[in-house]
Amino acid sequence: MAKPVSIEVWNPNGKYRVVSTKSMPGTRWINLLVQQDCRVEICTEKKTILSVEDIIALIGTKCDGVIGQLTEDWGETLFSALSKAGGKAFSNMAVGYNNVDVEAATKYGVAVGNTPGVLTETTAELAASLSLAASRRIVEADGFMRAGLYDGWLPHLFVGNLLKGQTVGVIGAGRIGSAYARMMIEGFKMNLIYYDLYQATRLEKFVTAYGQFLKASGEEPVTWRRASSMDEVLQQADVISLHPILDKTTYHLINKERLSKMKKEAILINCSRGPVVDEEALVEHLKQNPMFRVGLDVFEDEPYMKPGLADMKNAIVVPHIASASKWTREGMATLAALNVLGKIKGYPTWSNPNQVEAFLDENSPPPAASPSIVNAKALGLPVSKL
Ligand SMILES: NC(=O)c1ccc[n+]([C@@H]2O[C@H](COP(=O)([O-])OP(=O)(O)OC[C@H]3O[C@@H](n4cnc5c(N)ncnc54)[C@H](O)[C@@H]3O)[C@@H](O)[C@H]2O)c1
Ligand SMILES: O=C(O)[C@H](O)CO
Repeated sequence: MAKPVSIEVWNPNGKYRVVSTKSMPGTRWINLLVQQDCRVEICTEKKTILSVEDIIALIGTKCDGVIGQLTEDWGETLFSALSKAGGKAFSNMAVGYNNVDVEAATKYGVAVGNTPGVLTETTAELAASLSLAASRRIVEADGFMRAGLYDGWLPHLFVGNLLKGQTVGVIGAGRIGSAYARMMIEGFKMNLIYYDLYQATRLEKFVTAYGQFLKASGEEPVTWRRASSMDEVLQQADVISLHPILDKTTYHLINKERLSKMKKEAILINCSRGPVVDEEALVEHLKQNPMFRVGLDVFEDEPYMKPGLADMKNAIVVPHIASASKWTREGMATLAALNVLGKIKGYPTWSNPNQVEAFLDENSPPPAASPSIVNAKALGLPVSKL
């Protein structure tokens, strides 16, 4: 028998029971559910990561839908429990859903939602921040000041790299990778080399147009190139940012061999998922190459870091905060709640999950649709005509 889990309840007499495994920012997501006759239960347990047993206890015997987190293991056991409780909807409060067994969800007829679009710019901004912090050694320099070591300006003090005119490499030029590339190109006049399974046409057009603009103003134009292999990016780029999804093809995409192909003074940024990088190999590479720098938002065994990483001065580490702006986190909560609500109410799914602005406008009611259901096709869900 699972132990009881502490909860906060909104609209106790609501017809549909929706559980959120965590408190989420803002109140719009709660209001939208309550207005549509949902009883909302929010888990208030102190521990950060809930176990499968905790979530089974939360689901109980009657549950219409769950909003969950990327730290939870949504596999066969949980989807079976949700289905037994009458549930038909689950949404991750995240765009990435590598913690979810979508096949198992589909088997039990459970729709799986995610939250694309609302976090693109925020996440790209953190990748850009880490790129700047690493190239200009901001964290090291901050530590130096606080330690009282600064005793006057010196020509060699914390000399870093100028980004202008260097090459930025993007691996996974989807929504976030493309937004990051635009920031680095427009902001710092860097040239682009990217690798993706698909052509990033819009990004290419942007760089071409910006290059023409610079040329017309008498400046050196920026350039772009789509690499035919990932190794080309690793060999040519000065700053490399990783933005693919995590799946079998991207696990340890950056390993010992690939690290050795990168420039000795390159900067590597990871705001995708920790296991995209072999973190043990990375620690070794950082030790051997003191001028190589990394900016990491994600880790292979979160919340832990591999031994030695925390001691490396050439590593900047932050705790998975890439999407942590107020607007984005409130938007993610709204999209996740609307994914679950849409399925409960029998609404169709939104036709373009990359364009979710209509759901985020606080001044008008959201469309009667689920913003983004990743297994919509497999479940045969209708598509919104709005
Ligand atoms: N650190 C954070 O807080 C944070 C925030 C948001 C997203 N993310 C991560 O970023 C990922 C990307 O998000 P997105 O919205 O840009 O997704 P997206 O689907 O728009 O982009 C992912 C891109 O990766 C490419 N890709 C897939 N497999 C590849 C491979 N083997 N090699 C090269 N490219 C490959 C895809 O073709 C696609 O263009 C998410 O899945 C999530 O894991 C992390
Ligand atoms: O996938 C995601 O959305 C992030 O990791 C959290 O924002």
